[in-house]
Amino acid sequence: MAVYTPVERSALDAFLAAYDVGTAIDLVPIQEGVENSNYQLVTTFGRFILTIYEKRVDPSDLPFFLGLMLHLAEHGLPCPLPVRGADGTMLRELGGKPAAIVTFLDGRSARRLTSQHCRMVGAALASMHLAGQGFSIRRANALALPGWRELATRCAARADEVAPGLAAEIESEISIMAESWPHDLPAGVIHADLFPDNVFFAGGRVSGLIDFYFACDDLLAYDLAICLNAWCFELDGAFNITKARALVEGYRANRPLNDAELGALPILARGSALRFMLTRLYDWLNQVEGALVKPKDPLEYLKKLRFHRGVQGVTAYGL
Ligand SMILES: Nc1ncnc2c1ncn2[C@@H]1O[C@H](COP(=O)(O)OP(=O)(O)O)[C@@H](O)[C@H]1O
Ligand SMILES: N[C@@H](CCOP(=O)(O)O)C(=O)O
Repeated sequence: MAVYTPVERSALDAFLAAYDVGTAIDLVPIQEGVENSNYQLVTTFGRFILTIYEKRVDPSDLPFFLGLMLHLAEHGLPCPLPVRGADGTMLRELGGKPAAIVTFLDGRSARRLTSQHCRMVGAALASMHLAGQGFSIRRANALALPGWRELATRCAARADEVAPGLAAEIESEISIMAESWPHDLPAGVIHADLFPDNVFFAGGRVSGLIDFYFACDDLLAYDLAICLNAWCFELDGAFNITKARALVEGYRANRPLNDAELGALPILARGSALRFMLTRLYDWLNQVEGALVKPKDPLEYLKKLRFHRGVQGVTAYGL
């Protein structure tokens, strides 16, 4: 459960006084999530999400994240709309930390993933890439190669506690990524964390994309590679080629992929597995005492990384 910051009733009332959203009826901590403290806020006007931004969110990035959600919602993407206070501001402080209110989206994340979910999420990802085209604020990906190096350095001394030889394997992967990472593919605003918990479905359609707090400018095909990892492996670790094909076909139905993007998928997927393995490893080794959050398993992503290391080309993804 991701709630790092408790909220007193008096502090909540003072916070809400700056908005035109009615008065609080209930504030329910949300069980899912890892990064920020999230509450379902019920007011006399309806349901909202209250987010208090925690450790890995740089406050200077918040205008990008909130502005992006606003831009995407205005361009027809089903995503949370930040609520402005009476003074027009979307961002203020609660409990000494940055906080915002966004609209509540209906739907649920998929419990048992099917190829049809993968096809829909591929299409939604491509729509997000197209909708993001005119967004004017820029944000470099903090979790690209230099960020991976920093995490690797911070984990190096204890990585082998999690798997024997892991520190050396990470070093080797980072060197290979530095040599082989593509730089000339189409780029734009990417979600960068479009995992199944961040996609809601209702009535057989995608009803919402949430959690834009890793969004940044990067290669569009890298976002698809992140989804290949997040959506197309089974719980036992097996790669599901039918889901991968559906994901990529869904994407291509809305935005074509050029040959260079297709050819780069194995290295992009391998880099994406390394990125999530590193953040999970760091969190595993640096658990926050008292936080209601269950760290995610870094070894799941080590296995995915090794899978992509072994593939011979894009045919391994059913293409
Ligand atoms: N706009 C929203 N509408 C409905 N539920 C939401 C919304 N935003 C977040 N949630 C709920 O909160 C959970 C955690 O949100 P998320 O943004 O993924 O948190 P974190 O950034 O901490 O990972 C989601 O899984 C979902 O259940
Ligand atoms: N998706 C990441 C962790 C970030 O969690 P989220 O709740 O913000 O989606 C992972 O699985 O490592």
